[in-house]
Amino acid sequence: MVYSVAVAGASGYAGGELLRLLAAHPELEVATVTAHSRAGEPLVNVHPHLRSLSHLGLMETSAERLAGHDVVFLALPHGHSAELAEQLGEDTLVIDCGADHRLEDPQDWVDYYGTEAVPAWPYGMPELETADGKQRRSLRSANRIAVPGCNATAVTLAMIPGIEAGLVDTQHIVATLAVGPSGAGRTAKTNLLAAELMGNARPYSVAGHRHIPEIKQNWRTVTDAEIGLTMTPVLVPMSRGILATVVAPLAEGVAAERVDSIWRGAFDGEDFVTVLPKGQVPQVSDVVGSNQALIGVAVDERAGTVIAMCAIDNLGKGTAGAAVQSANIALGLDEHLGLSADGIAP
Ligand SMILES: NC(=O)C1=CN([C@@H]2O[C@H](COP(=O)(O)OP(=O)(O)OC[C@H]3O[C@@H](n4cnc5c(N)ncnc54)[C@H](OP(=O)(O)O)[C@@H]3O)[C@@H](O)[C@H]2O)C=CC1
Ligand SMILES: CC(=O)N[C@@H](CCC(=O)OP(=O)(O)O)C(=O)O
Repeated sequence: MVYSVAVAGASGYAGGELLRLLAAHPELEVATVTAHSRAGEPLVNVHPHLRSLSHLGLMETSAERLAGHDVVFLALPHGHSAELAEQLGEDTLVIDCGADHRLEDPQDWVDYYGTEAVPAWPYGMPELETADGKQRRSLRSANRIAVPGCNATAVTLAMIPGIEAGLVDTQHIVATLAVGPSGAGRTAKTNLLAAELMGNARPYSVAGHRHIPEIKQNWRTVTDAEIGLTMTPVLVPMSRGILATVVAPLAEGVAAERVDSIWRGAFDGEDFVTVLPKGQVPQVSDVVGSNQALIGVAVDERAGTVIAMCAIDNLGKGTAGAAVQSANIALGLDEHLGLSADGIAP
């Protein structure tokens, strides 16, 4: 069976990467693409790299346009998905790449986003360990899915094995991320001008990035301990990619030797989350173009810390890849369809 698909926000970066993946998907066929300021233009005017979809034209985004498809991917700015999704039938699978439906505690939304919260949807991170086993179970029957934030994906996956196994002190976790500007979207502002970004490294959202409550929510699925997370993303001149370095104190009485085997066991059997052999470090260039989260872990015995690193492509496993993987699971398809664990190099 071939499922018909609509992509809203198709002129953006996340929408473009979704379309690139969907164009090669054997069971999902893109029928409708919608946009806002670019509505009315041929899709290839906006995404010249998507030649195989040159028959498609961008239409204005509305519930009427999106209705009637088996699957609707929303790649819109925050605050736009709830109203559209409400008007789409229960028999339509809606996958939201935005943040609106990720947070379970409405107060977290109010505190970090400053607007009224809407209900949470099942969270599209299949490999996330939860109290009831891996998160993919709750995606199997879902008709609404919230795709994780890209920074949240890298930080969550990097440290969750140690938190689950009680190997680290969860009260003092520090995450520093090198991130590419495509994470901010195509409509990104003058502060991302090439002249200001090239040869630069600029921290942003210091002391309060909005992915902090999302990451804590993910980690709370495996621990009741109090969690303290300091997170600092740093914009660097690479178009795609995130390298998260997450540091936590080794818990008292824990032998450093346990770290490697616990991390490896946490993602055993997962094809899109890989823990590297001891001594190796993940690099962004190894994951660009892929749906892979590459993790490395080390112990600094002098400092008494665990250093967990995770590299992802923000538009791959960080958005569009996770969206397609989640859709595959919800539709009962092979989870790998349309996705690659391999990147492009050099
Ligand atoms: N970029 C990334 O790495 C990640 C993005 N996300 C999320 O994915 C979503 C899309 O992000 P991204 O692609 O980066 O953003 P872009 O700015 O690149 O694209 C935004 C898209 O939304 C459309 N749009 C803008 N305003 C409106 C409106 N008022 N009504 C309807 N459509 C509108 C734009 O249309 P037009 O261009 O025609 O005006 C465009 O298609 C966001 O929620 C983002 O948080 C999540 C994880 C990672
Ligand atoms: C470079 C940059 O600005 N990146 C974005 C991450 C985008 C993302 O994950 O999107 P959501 O808004 O859907 O959570 C940021 O850190 O806010």
